[in-house]
Amino acid sequence: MTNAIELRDLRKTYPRNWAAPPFEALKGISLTVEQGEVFGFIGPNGAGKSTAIKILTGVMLPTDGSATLFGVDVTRPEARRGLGYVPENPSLPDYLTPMEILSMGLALHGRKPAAPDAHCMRWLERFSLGEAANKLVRGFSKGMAQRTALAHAMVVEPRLLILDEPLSGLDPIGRRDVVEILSEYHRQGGTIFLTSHVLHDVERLADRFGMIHKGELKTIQSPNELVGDQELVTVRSVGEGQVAGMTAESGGRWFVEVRRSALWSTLQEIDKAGHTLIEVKPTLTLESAFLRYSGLGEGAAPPKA
Ligand SMILES: Nc1ncnc2c1ncn2[C@@H]1O[C@H](COP(=O)(O)OP(=O)(O)OP(=O)(O)O)[C@@H](O)[C@H]1O
Repeated sequence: MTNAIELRDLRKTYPRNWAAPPFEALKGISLTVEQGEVFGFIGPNGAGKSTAIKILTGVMLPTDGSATLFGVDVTRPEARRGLGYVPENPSLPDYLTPMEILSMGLALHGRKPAAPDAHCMRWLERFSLGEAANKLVRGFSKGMAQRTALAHAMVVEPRLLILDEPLSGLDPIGRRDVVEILSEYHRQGGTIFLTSHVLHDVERLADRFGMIHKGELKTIQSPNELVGDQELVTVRSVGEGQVAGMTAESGGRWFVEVRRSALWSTLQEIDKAGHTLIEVKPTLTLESAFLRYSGLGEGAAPPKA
């Protein structure tokens, strides 16, 4: 099957003024995203994520290397057939309503569902915008604008979604709802390429993620692979009696971080004390993993692709 996305040695250099040398924002990125996969492209501010997305969506040309969507070079307009795209901080035409914006999306993509207005309304309701469907976008909060942009991307039933920081500006309920909508799209076979500097979002959604730092791809792994080989394990239990070495938390819960080699004996102690086990997980968070693979944290690991 053709890859949904393929980047080969992608490079982008931004020209600057006479006083500053050109800036290399992407230093030869290569990666593939299979159809049906959710790929999280993560990195700190200024890493080069938006630059890569702008190239993928045809907003900007690469300086060197190539990028394809479903085997078609991104410089060709047909590469964007069936693409749903939400840029970072989308700017919507504020003299239109969400309903008009979604209808325009359908028309631009040549989509003709049986009942277009009902189809748009269904998507607006999915994003909790039913009541605002016919109000002008002018005056919308950042979260409402973001949800309108996401509904606009979904209404065309895309084969690929490219989302630059899709959860930014959303409140916790909005984030939860959007993660659920994106997960459902994924379950139905959709492909997503999303950027984030909030690793928690990627942890919940992505099958694999690539870490980019200063224009270089540092590693591509699944969240489980990355946290799975960690030496320390966090164990939580709930119960009345003290278990040697465990620290009390609120609500009768206890926790301890142990080396993998000590895990079984800890579990036996918990069992002996009559506690109920509530959690066993590798201690490393994606945040610390990022620091590790970007070479910024303690015990920085060599790149692994
Ligand atoms: N048009 C431009 N001209 C010059 N430099 C630019 C331009 N656009 C981006 N850059 C620089 O390229 C680097 C990568 O920027 P980019 O926006 O791709 O990063 P990012 O990973 O998306 O960051 P963020 O998470 O803050 O959105 C940054 O150092 C940025 O300052």
